[in-house]
Amino acid sequence: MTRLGSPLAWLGGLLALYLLAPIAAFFLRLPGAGANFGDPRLWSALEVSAAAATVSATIIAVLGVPLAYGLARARGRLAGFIGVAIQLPLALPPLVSGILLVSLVGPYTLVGRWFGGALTDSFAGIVLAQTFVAAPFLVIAARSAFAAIDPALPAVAATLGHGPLSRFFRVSLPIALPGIAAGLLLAWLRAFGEFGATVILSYHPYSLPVFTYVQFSSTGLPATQAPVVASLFAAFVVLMLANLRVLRRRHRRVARPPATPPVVQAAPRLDFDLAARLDAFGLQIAHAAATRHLALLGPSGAGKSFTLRLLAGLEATDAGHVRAGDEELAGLRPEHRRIGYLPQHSSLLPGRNVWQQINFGVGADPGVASYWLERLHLDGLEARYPDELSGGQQRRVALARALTHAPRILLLDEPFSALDAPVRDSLRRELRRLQQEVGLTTVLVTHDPEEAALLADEVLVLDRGTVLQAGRRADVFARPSSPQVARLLGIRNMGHGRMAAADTLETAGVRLVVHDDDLAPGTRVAWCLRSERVRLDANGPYDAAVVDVVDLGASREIVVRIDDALELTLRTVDADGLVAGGRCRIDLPPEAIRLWPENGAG
Ligand SMILES: Nc1ncnc2c1ncn2[C@@H]1O[C@H](COP(=O)(O)OP(=O)(O)OP(=O)(O)O)[C@@H](O)[C@H]1O
Repeated sequence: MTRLGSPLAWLGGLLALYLLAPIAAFFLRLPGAGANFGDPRLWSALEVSAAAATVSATIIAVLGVPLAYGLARARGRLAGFIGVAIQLPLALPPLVSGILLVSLVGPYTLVGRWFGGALTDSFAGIVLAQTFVAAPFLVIAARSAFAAIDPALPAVAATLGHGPLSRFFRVSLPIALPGIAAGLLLAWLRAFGEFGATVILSYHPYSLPVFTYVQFSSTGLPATQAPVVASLFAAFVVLMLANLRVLRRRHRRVARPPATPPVVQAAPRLDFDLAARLDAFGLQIAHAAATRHLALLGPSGAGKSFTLRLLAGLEATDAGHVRAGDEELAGLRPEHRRIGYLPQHSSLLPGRNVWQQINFGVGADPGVASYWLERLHLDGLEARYPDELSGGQQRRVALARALTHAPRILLLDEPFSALDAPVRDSLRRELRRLQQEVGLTTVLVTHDPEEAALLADEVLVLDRGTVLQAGRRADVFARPSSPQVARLLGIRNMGHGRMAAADTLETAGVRLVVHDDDLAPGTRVAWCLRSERVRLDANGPYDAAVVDVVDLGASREIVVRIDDALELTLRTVDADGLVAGGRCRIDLPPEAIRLWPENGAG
């Protein structure tokens, strides 16, 4: 709220005053002006204006909402041109609009003659003029409302079995409705007050603005008092009606049926080969999964989310296949793939309570919905709306909704990001249990190697739209194929050095015993060592200074330095008595040190 003393309040107040002052001045002079409300032409003009504005607004809504929806989703030059062109009537003087219309529907034009001249000097003419001038108000407001809809919402609806029309009526339209209603109100008011185009196209029958002008030009200002009062009154009533809040949110008790456990189905293995483009970004990924739980790891912008959308059929591929077991999915629309999708952010539909969300999928079985509601600890929250749920509860609802649709494959795009650690942990474990109990293939996008370790048997490491390494999780984590993959897997201990002997690595001036990889002495190498593999061992071969001890709750992260030169991080549950500044002995299993020869020997 702007404070009264602030300059902003004064600036805003000045404009409000300017807008209201003429109305106040008019009403102050009204009592002595002798307004004549008895003229039957006045009431007929009011009726014509209100009826024509209502017909125009109806036409504008029926045609303008689909146009706005199309423009909000369309890309390309033609859509851009149409989007600009339909705003022209706003920029033109209404008289010019009238002249343009006459050249299309005037009595001597082809269209005009076809209608026997009935499109001018008629009620139809008033409607045509009003529609032309007022339509942009609705189209612009509705287009902004449609464009503001999170694209993940219709995408999720598609994976829940809703086709394009159903997505429009059940997802996009309800969300855009407040914007559309505001645009429609503006369009009605603009149509009701329309004069310039109307006076050219339809002088008769009198609409209220034309009648006001006729009174003014024939008799002078006093004769306009009654039509002005009628205009103000009608506009005021419509504005008041539009501001009534009729749709109150209701928390009705939800009567749900007893829970029916879902039928456990066979989880298919995924086999895909995807080639696709997203503007400048190209993706080429193929993988035949050996297990049913995949994780996609990779840096930001690697193409992980894009891959999920391609698997779900939400983006078009240039070529390739997506097989779930023996079934080819590539030609199927997302609503027919039976692939559940949980996008990165909350994807709950505004205006629907938890029970409606869970039952949103096409053909949802309320008994199964009840099962998932209970199973995911959402009992008691059935009547709540999305903004009345915590982040963790929202994810559970989205998961319950996807599972109620009985998908064979579930795609999860960083499902637990932005949740605090305990909630994230409990959801991860819940999902792990589900993976084991329900026949479900999962593909998880994550930045978190720990999450991948918990929820995937197989890992694909991606970068720039290609696979850097793929394989069983344990193999990929134990033997990253390159330093880049090691970094993406979150391996902390990395460095460069050279082979002092076939089984000795010299790095940062320290000699480490390594597995003999047949690398010639003198070969330059990059190396890595997972912190879990560095062990505290009283009899270990390396003496180290303790640099830092970080208590992570369940475990500790300890930073040590060998020979005052080589810093390593280790993770352990067993570090009692270790403090920064102390000393310890450590063991570095030679086979855990991964080596990659680098170009050039020295
Ligand atoms: N609508 C779009 N139009 C054009 N390019 C896009 C669009 N959406 C994403 N991209 C580009 O496609 C590439 C892959 O994006 P994607 O969202 O799949 O990355 P990601 O690996 O999931 O990243 P993050 O981990 O940050 O979510 C990125 O380079 C991104 O800039």
